[in-house]
Amino acid sequence: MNDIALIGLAVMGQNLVLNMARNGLAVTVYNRTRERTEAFLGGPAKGQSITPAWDVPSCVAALSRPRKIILMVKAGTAVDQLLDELLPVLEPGDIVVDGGNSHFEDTVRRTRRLRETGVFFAGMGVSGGEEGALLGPSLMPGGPLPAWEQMRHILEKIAARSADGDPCADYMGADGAGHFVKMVHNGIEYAVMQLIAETWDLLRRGLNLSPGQTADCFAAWNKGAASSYLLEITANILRTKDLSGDGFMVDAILDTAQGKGTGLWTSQSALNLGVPVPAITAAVEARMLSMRREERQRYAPLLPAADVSLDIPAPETLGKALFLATRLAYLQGFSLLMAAERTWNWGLDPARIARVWRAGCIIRAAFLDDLVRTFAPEAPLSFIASAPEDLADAQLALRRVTTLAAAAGIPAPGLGASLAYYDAFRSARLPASLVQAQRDYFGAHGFERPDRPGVFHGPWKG
Ligand SMILES: NC(=O)C1=CN([C@@H]2O[C@H](COP(=O)(O)OP(=O)(O)OC[C@H]3O[C@@H](n4cnc5c(N)ncnc54)[C@H](OP(=O)(O)O)[C@@H]3O)[C@@H](O)[C@H]2O)C=CC1
Ligand SMILES: O=C(CO)[C@H](O)[C@H](O)COP(=O)(O)O
Repeated sequence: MNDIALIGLAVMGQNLVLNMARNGLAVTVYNRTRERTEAFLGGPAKGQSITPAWDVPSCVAALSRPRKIILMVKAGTAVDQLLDELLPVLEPGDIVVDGGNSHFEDTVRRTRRLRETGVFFAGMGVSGGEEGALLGPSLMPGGPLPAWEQMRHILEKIAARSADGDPCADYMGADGAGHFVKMVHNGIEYAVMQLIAETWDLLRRGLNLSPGQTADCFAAWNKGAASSYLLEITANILRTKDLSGDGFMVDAILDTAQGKGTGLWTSQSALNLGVPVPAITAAVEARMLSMRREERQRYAPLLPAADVSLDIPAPETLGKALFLATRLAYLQGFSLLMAAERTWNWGLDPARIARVWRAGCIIRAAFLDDLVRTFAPEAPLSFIASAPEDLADAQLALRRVTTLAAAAGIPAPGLGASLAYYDAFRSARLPASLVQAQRDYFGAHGFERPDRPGVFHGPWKG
């Protein structure tokens, strides 16, 4: 009898299976399209303790009890279809883990559906891409606690390890917690990728640096507290030559950034919960604008340009601005996680989440160690304000960069949104008083006063 089954042998599934086999687990694999299983067995899986199944019932029959099955399939109806096939052959106590990027509301629905059958359903965030899945991903399981208790020894074995040796796999909380955490992870991922892309644009278009010089900047910034996986891969990407031409790979790629939905869901959830995540939303919208390539091409020569030419700040200033904006993006993500906890009481714990993000995942970054120590749910901004001297310098850098980007006509929506977020928190008084007055003027909505309790109306029309 095998220890575990994995269903869905695309990039993530195959690599997770190889990871499990390397860690001594006997794995049964199944994929809807038979050819994919055959190619896997004849290729990367050759000679490993991996057994194929050619339909769902025989996949389940190959497992010891309680049966443990991980789904790594396309998010959406594929998960429901597989559950329809699995449920007739599963027994109470068996565990189905959905490791795909499912929407957390689907996970809540599926968890409820399976609760009635006695089969445990656990939504689990998986991050790390192809390499992470193979060598050690970051794992964010949620759902019923008994499922985590049964799966823990396996998940900890295959997960990445932080520098201090902790496995980057931990229980995130009940119901949809695992997939909510992964969704916010991806929202932060969107924001940081966009911030990096904008900074690259300023280096390239603003400072006229060569691709190699821009790579050197990202490599130089990828040091100490500011170091991160996304900075590391950016430097590598920018150095990569286009094998089919003379130039660099990045210049041979169409400038339209696609997405599979998790960034958009993060913004939508944040709006629903009333939490501002402007850097994440700016990143989602920047991808949308990038997709309107035809219009951009058409209007580029027609729309008037900036009439001032100010010098773009030196790379050192850009690096400081990028680091502050990056930390503000994480802060927005953690604020959203805390709002979700206040709403659903899943048991989300910011320190535990930051701990599983320290290695294996796409948004791993050195400052997460600091975040684990300093993040206080009741005072989230203290994480940003924990080093006031650095902050004084960094906010000036972000201010200079966004001002000069605007003056030069180079769009920097993520950097700008991050600065506005920061400035909103340092504004003891915002112009919202005028918005309240307007609401009261046209709709008699009332307003409060700082000097006395109660709800008031203006004498607007008198
Ligand atoms: N790629 C990445 O970097 C990451 C992906 N994820 C998530 O992990 C999951 C797997 O991702 P990835 O490996 O990229 O693969 P894909 O998202 O491209 O999904 C392909 C897999 O889903 C299966 N599938 C699709 N529809 C059905 C269906 N109706 N019934 C049964 N199986 C179906 C496919 O089977 P078939 O061969 O028959 O078509 C194939 O095995 C996704 O949810 C993804 O969002 C999570 C983290 C990172
Ligand atoms: O989950 C992931 C990384 O963490 C996947 O790579 C996901 O597909 C990334 O999102 P998108 O495709 O929308 O850019």
